[in-house]
Parts: sequence; C-alpha cells; structure tokens
Amino acid sequence: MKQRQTNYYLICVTVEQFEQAKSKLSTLKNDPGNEVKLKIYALFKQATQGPCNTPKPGMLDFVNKAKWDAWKSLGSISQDEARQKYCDLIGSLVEAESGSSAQVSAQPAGSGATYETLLVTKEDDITTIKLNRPAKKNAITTEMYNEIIAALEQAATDDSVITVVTGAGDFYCSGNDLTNFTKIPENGVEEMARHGADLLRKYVNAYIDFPKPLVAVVNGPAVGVSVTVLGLFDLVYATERATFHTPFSQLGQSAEGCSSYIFPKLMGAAKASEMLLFNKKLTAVQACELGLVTEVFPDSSFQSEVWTRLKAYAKLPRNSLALSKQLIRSVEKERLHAVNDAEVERLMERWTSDECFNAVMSFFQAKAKL
Ligand SMILES: CCCCCCC/C=C/C(=O)SCCNC(=O)CCNC(=O)[C@H](O)C(C)(C)COP(=O)(O)OP(=O)(O)OC[C@H]1O[C@@H](n2cnc3c(N)ncnc32)[C@H](O)[C@@H]1OP(=O)(O)O
Repeated sequence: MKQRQTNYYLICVTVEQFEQAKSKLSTLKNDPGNEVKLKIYALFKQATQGPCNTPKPGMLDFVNKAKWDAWKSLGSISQDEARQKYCDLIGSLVEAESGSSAQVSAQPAGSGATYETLLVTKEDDITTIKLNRPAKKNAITTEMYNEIIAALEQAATDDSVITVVTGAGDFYCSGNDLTNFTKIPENGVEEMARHGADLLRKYVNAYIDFPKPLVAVVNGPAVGVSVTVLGLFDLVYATERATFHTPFSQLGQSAEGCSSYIFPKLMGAAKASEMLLFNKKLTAVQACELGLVTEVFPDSSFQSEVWTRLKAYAKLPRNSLALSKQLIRSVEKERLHAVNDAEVERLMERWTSDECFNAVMSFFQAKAKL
C-alpha cells in the first residue's frame, strides 16, 4: 500500500488527475460518513484556495463551523500536498468500495497496507495499530514515526469506528529510539535537528487532528513521547504493570506531545512539573488518579476486559462518536497546534546542545559496559 500510495501521489500532481478524482467522488455508492466528507471538503478548499483565510463562523452555525475547522486544521500545507492527499483519499474510498465485500476478520488494514515496524489490523470495526519492535521495547525509529503517521492517516479515513494504539511484547513503548540522535547527516547536527523537528511536528499533529475516538491500550511501561501524546487520546486503558516516565531533563531535552500544556491542565502544575521537569515515574494507579489514565486493569485480565469493552463501544453509531469527539477537542485544536510548534522549536535547539549530546552518549556507554 505504501508503494501504491506513493505512486498515486506522483500521478496525482496534475490538474487533470485532480479533476478526475473530483469526478470519481460523485460515483461513490456509499456515504463515507461526515468526518470523511469534512476531510474531503477541507482538502479540496486547501487544494484550490490555499490555507483557510475566511472569518470563523459563529458557534451556532454548526455546519459551516465544522467545515471551517476542518479546513483550518490543515494549517499551511501546500496546495500541491493537499491535491495529492485529496486524490489519495478519493482513491482509497473508490478502492475500499470495490474490495469491501471481501472483508475478512483481522485483515491488514488499509486494503493491504504493510508496515515494517507496526502490525495494523482491522476487526470488529476497530483499527489496531500495534507498535512492533518488542526486542527494542518498541522504541520509535524515524521509520516508525513515519509509519505511525501513515497508519493514523489511513485509520482516519477507513470505515472503522475506533482506533487503538498498543504495543507488542512486555512494553508499551520506550519512547524515541535514541539511535535517532546518532545518525548525523553530512550537513551536521543542525540538519538532523531540523529533520527531527519536522518529523516530530507532523507526528504530534497526526494525533491532534485525528478525527475518530482514539484509544491507548497501554500494555506495559511507557516512556517519553509515548507518554506525552497520551493527553491527545480519548481513552487510556492501562495494565496495573504499566508505568509512565518522561525523563526529559535527564536527557537534556524538554517536553513534547503538547504535554507542556495538557499535563498541567490535567493534573495541576505541581504534579506536571514533577513528571516533566524532575523525571518522576508514575505507577498506573497514580497516573489514573492524576487523570492521565482512564482506568487501570489487573494484568491477568487486562486484554480480555479491555477488548470486550472496546468491541461494545465500536458498535455505537460511528458519526455520533466522531462528531462528539470533535466537539470536545475542536475548541483546543488551534492552541494545541501552537503548543506543538513551540515545543518542537525548543527541542530543535535542545538537540544541538551539549546537555543532550552527553546524555545520549551516556545511554550508549552504559549499554556498552553491560
Ligand atoms: C527523529 C524525531 C525525534 C523526535 C524525538 C521526540 C522526543 C522524544 C523524547 C523521548 O521519547 S525521551 C525518552 C527516550 N527513551 C529513553 O530514554 C528510554 C531508554 N531506554 C531505557 O531506559 C531502557 O532500555 C528501558 C526502556 C527502561 C528498558 O529497560 P530494560 O532493562 O527492561 O530493557 P533493555 O535491555 O534496556 O532494552 C532492550 C533493548 O532495547 C533497547 N532500547 C530500549 N529503549 C530504547 C530506546 N529508547 N532507544 C534505543 N534503544 C532502546 C535497549 O538498548 C536494548 O537493546 P539491546 O541492548 O538488546 O541491543
């Protein structure tokens, strides 16, 4: 699918192909649902007019406000990119219609999508994105960031009702793969920092803009960026074995994933500072008491209890769920994008600092001594 999607992008840059995609839209037999229609609308506006530049409709003008929000949420992506995404989205809807009758359970999601670092499946109206590097505690490499972004984009437009992120093996995720900081390009550490910043911004935006209910099934310890983005999930279910650790200052870094804004709101500035400044590791029960986790389950029954519940939730009306989620989240969306930008800006500077360099080196030296 990745390959096919890339090819489609290449084909789709002409105006003619864009027009063809437009006309294919009217041939769809099934209603793709409101959230997909909003996405199509937004991409079309961005592709034809550029970034949203009209006044925000009033609170009670629900329909136009939802459209405006969808357009605005595309930020400053270029008209070319919007055209490509528009074509890709319509292409996937057409493809889904032609192949939908043959759906079997737990099939790879996204009509045959394959990933190197993830297991992505669709079953019982739930798309599950499983981080799949258990030998490295599911540490997130640059490839994996890109694959998670792609999997979230796919899940946003597929016909699932709920999307779940979870981890393979005994960890949920050990955060950013620290080897990402050891691959210094020819143009030096500044270029590495710039690329890292672009990727991180895109990664966090994929959570901020995700249009359907997003659930974290935290199957074990969670570290770093896998903890901070939890504030952007709609439900966080954790096994009692899970822990939540953001050792940013230990690594000479600073907070991301919008945690510098969401954590103080959730738990108060004092508790957020203990985590984000002073590296305090929380147990699952503590994280639940502070509002970061929705509910904690005994480890022995974690999977069965959580999945029974999620399957029942996924039977609820999809549009109602998605629209309610968007109502809850849309008020904060613009602010979250601004927070993400500010956090990324700060990190870009941190990654070129001696403090960060020395901390990452210490990690690898300690490993070498074992
Ligand atoms: C390019 C975009 C950049 C965006 C960056 C966004 C900013 C993100 C910030 C963060 O996420 S900060 C947090 C970073 N993570 C860490 O500091 C965790 C480091 N790892 C550990 O402390 C420990 O490994 C652990 C997670 C507590 C697990 O300890 P345990 O003793 O249970 O297992 P290990 O033997 O240590 O691990 C097994 C294997 O996995 C490797 N590994 C684990 N985590 C990472 C990681 N984050 N990065 C790279 N490698 C990791 C570990 O080295 C072992 O490898 P081998 O020795 O078997 O080769």
